[in-house]
Amino acid sequence: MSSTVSQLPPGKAPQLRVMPMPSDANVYGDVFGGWIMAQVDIAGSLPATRRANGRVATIAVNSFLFKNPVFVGDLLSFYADIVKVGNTSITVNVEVYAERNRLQTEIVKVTEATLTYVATDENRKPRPLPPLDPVREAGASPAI
Ligand SMILES: CC(=O)SCCNC(=O)CCNC(=O)[C@H](O)C(C)(C)COP(=O)(O)OP(=O)(O)OC[C@H]1O[C@@H](n2cnc3c(N)ncnc32)[C@H](O)[C@@H]1OP(=O)(O)O
Repeated sequence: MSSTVSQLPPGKAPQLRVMPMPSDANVYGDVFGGWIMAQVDIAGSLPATRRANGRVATIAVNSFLFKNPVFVGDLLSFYADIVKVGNTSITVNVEVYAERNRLQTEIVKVTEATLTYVATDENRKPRPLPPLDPVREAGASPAI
């Protein structure tokens, strides 16, 4: 199945947009997977931190698929959605799209991952999640 799409996910705001630089490339000149993983972890932590209303730590990378390569100069958009909430944990799905050759509007889904974060207290121990606060959740995801 082709990973090329006609537009970025409609009606959703990316958590993060970033353009990899030559210093983010591997020895072959494409973007280093570890750099992408770091950005995915940051993007996923944003809705998790909001839901936890405070500090979180990444406990697990449940899945990670590098479906297409990322090139220096791609404009990457990271979409992150909470898919599961437990007592202390929040699981987030992150999808990454690359806008290549931006004048030609070629958009490719490059990466998909699922990560689990745990809300932690000041002693770095798990902390029960607070009740869902619709105002906080809505305020951080502006309508587009
Ligand atoms: C800010 C950063 O991201 S730093 C990046 C690196 N991450 C870290 O350094 C974190 C290191 N890990 C830790 O400090 C600890 O493991 C903690 C504080 C995150 C969790 O403490 P633990 O005692 O291991 O957690 P505990 O066993 O109580 O489980 C906590 C939650 O994680 C879930 N969990 C545990 N293992 C897994 C796993 N392999 N996959 C998914 N979820 C898991 C549990 O089900 C539980 O969720 P729930 O409360 O919603 O039911």
